[in-house]
Amino acid sequence: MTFPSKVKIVEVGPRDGLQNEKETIPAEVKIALVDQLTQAGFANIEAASFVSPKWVPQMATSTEVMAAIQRKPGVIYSALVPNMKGLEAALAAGADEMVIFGAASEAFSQKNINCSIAESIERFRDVATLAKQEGKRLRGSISCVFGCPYQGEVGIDSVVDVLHRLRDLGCDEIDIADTIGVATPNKVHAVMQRLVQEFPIDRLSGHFHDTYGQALANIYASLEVGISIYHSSVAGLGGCPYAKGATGNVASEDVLYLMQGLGIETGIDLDKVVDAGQFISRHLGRKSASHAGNAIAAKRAAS
Ligand SMILES: CC(C)(COP(=O)([O-])OP(=O)([O-])OC[C@H]1O[C@@H](n2cnc3c(N)ncnc32)[C@H](O)[C@@H]1OP(=O)([O-])[O-])[C@@H](O)C(=O)NCCC(=O)NCCSC(=O)C[C@@](C)(O)CC(=O)[O-]
Repeated sequence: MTFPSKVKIVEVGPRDGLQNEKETIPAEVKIALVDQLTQAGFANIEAASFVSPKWVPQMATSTEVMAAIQRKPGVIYSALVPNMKGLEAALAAGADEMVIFGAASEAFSQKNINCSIAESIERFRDVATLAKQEGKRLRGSISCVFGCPYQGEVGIDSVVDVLHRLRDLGCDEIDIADTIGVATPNKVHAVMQRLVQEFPIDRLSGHFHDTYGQALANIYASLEVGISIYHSSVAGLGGCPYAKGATGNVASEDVLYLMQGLGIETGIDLDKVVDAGQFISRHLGRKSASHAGNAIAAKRAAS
């Protein structure tokens, strides 16, 4: 078995991580978090979401955040865009990568973006065309690949169908998301093996939530298939407002510790990510959900 020698870790904490927080987080805190993550060496940070503030109030500061972050040349700052209104705001804010987000589950699509899968693809068509005309990267995200909080099982045929549709819209990268963290490694291995037949392996990513504590094992299973892009969230922040009970994304610190142990290059400074995790956890007034982050912080405190 040969693992990739290098992986790209996409930091999604400032968006996926914070979108579900009940208390409004001041824009300055989000900006400071993005800046610390930039300094830590992430090449791709999901920093904003131009969705309806009535649906996700926490993301209402996205324009402010994008305007004030200290951008490092070469780093991709991504934003979620559900429709043309979102795309126009993201273009005005200078996002580098536009993320259209659909689902493999009809029920989730309705709850999350208020339309069917087919309607969402039609809505994304103009978004994709304009994003490309503007020279932006386009990423597609597929929620509920391994299970849905509303309809339960999701068939692989639905996943492949949405993957084909996103591919045909011109997505540069496609995310395979375990929205509610129910997947286990054998299933992940089988699904990823099927999906790499349908889309270039180096442009498919694994987006795992850690609700059932399986995310690292699922990343390991994806590495076995050869997947080399993973999403994670500093301090394990997160959850989806339309997936009740789902906890955060796999913690960035834990993923980095795993990659370090496997000898896989990430280009990211784990110590700086631990600092960023402690910073945001202090602000939120709770302990970080990262095992590695807490262990490293405790070791530092003891020495
Ligand atoms: C898609 C809509 C807008 C449809 O929502 P809708 O209510 O059907 O849309 P609408 O077009 O009828 O508009 C309703 C109101 O929203 C406004 N509006 C409309 N669009 C925008 C926009 N872009 N930005 C700002 N405002 C907007 C629009 O102007 C109008 O305002 P009003 O006239 O009532 O004052 C809504 O359902 C929505 O915003 N959903 C977003 C839900 C969301 O963000 N979920 C979390 C992200 S997905 C996720 O976390 C999963 C992922 C990606 O991480 C992967 C995984 O783990 O699964």
